[in-house]
Amino acid sequence: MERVGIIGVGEIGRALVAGLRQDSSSPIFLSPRNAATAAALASAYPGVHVCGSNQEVVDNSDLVIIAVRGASRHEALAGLEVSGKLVVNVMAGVSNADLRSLLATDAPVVRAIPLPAVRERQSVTVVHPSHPVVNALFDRLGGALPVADEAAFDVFSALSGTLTTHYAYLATLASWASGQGIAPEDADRYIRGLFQGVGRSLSDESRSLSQLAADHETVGGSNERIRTTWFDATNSDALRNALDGLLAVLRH
Ligand SMILES: NC(=O)C1=CN([C@@H]2O[C@H](COP(=O)(O)OP(=O)(O)OC[C@H]3O[C@@H](n4cnc5c(N)ncnc54)[C@H](OP(=O)(O)O)[C@@H]3O)[C@@H](O)[C@H]2O)C=CC1
Repeated sequence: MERVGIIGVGEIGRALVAGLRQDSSSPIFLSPRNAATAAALASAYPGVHVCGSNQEVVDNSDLVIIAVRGASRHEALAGLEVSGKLVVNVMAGVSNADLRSLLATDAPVVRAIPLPAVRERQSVTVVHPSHPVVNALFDRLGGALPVADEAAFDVFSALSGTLTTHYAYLATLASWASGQGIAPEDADRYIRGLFQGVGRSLSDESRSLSQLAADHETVGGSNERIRTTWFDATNSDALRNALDGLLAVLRH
């Protein structure tokens, strides 16, 4: 097992620690910023250490995950010496070439999109380029999905940007029900149960997404009515346009 360093202990850094700790005791080294969070991780998980600097994270690790926000990358990374290390770049919108140039290195750099569900080791992580060590790391967290180039990577990155819209959609359903006089806690409970069932049905990979939709729908029934009156061609095109716009930003 390789020694893993993580620079940036925010949402994704914390999720990675939690997921990786479940099946390995090899050491994990954390950056010192957000001292309280880093210290809490070190006390919650054996073998997790808080370093004195970002360079110390690199020096102690074989594989270094860069999990700061893209806007913080210059402050967090400028001047770091990473030769001989394997670098994993999880920053949205930051290409491997950009990161290699910032680090002034020709060390191997692999982009990845770990999602918060790596915490439960149930998330497929898109990576580019394919690298056996990085693939093995994300296989432990639910599966690695290597893609051929950064153009394809950006398409997956755009898809990952739809996640909070899904929660907002569910919140809108709950809010509508409350507006109809339903107790908010009842609406909340019902919607969570309804869509947890949807989540479970997604694990049935023998049926396509279109087939799952068809199988849950009665001809002339309520689901067909909402799908065709709300998620009609106009709404579907608006979503495609929003994704096109996001993709253009990600590729800029
Ligand atoms: N959240 C998600 O679902 C996903 C996020 N990503 C990407 O992962 C990266 C991290 O995202 P997320 O965890 O949500 O972001 P967070 O803001 O939660 O975490 C980023 C962390 O980096 C810290 N940080 C900032 N500057 C430095 C520095 N100089 N040295 C060390 N640490 C520093 C921040 O500290 P402070 O708060 O003090 O600034 C913060 O703790 C982003 O680039 C994002 O694009 C990718 C896929 C999914």
